[in-house]
Amino acid sequence: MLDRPSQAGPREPQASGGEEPEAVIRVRDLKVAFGDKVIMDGLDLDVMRGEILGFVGGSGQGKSVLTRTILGLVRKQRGSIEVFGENVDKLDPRGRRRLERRFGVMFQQGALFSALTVKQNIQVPMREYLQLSPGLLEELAMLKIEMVGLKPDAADKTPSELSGGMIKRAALARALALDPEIVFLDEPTSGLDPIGAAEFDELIMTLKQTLGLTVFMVTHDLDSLYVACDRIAALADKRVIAVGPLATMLASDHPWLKAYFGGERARARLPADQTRT
Ligand SMILES: Nc1ncnc2c1ncn2[C@@H]1O[C@H](COP(=O)(O)OP(=O)(O)OP(=O)(O)O)[C@@H](O)[C@H]1O
Repeated sequence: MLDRPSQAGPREPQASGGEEPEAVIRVRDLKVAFGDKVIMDGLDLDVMRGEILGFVGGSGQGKSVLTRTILGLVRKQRGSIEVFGENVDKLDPRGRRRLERRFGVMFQQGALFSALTVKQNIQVPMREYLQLSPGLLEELAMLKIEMVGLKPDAADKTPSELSGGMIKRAALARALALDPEIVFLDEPTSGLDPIGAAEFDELIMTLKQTLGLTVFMVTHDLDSLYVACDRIAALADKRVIAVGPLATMLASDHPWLKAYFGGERARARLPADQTRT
């Protein structure tokens, strides 16, 4: 397998205009269980405005469940979730809908509608949440297609006519359909070759810079963690056991983090200026 091009390591989250970074998602003392099976218990997490937060954890630890809980798709047993300073439990249906408009979600494997073209897929959320003329729908969908680096002729293709990398870009274009402030990405580079994955990371970083997006990215991709993420949060033992830049992960004594970032695969990919002691 090819190594991905190595670039600068994680950066601190940026506050716009020199202000203190603001938590756009604040999770406190979260408990989620399915029957007797407790997935999260006492989980705290802040996602800061304008950062790319990489969320890691062993398989089956609850990364997707946490994402779905924040999105309001899974019920929690205890704890609070604030998004943009509002407690999501206190929102009425209109408030909930207003909030949903500020999220963009890219599920694993893209989750595009297979019978619809790329353009029609992007227009699904636009039709659901916005009242736009056919001309504007067309123009906006084409703009999103351009934004994610797809050629205009991808617009009229269905997912089965696209490569894996193009599907990821199309799914990202759909996640950006409503000009969200936060995007949730579930393993965005899985299944891409190293060059495609590096290009996708570049795209996310560019969108973050140009649109001021906050990105919550569940990933197993060490290169994405090293290159694209400002901070990393690690899930183990039903809670977030460490959060911070790569150096925080490397300094942790937690056995899972030691195994994850200290293993041979991780060390081989570590940026030259970062070494585990
Ligand atoms: N609707 C559900 N009902 C019951 N159990 C569920 C449900 N959704 C998820 N789980 C369980 O919750 C646990 C966490 O699942 P989740 O998909 O969040 O893991 P993950 O950390 O995202 O894993 P992976 O890295 O493999 O994608 C798993 O044991 C899963 O079986």
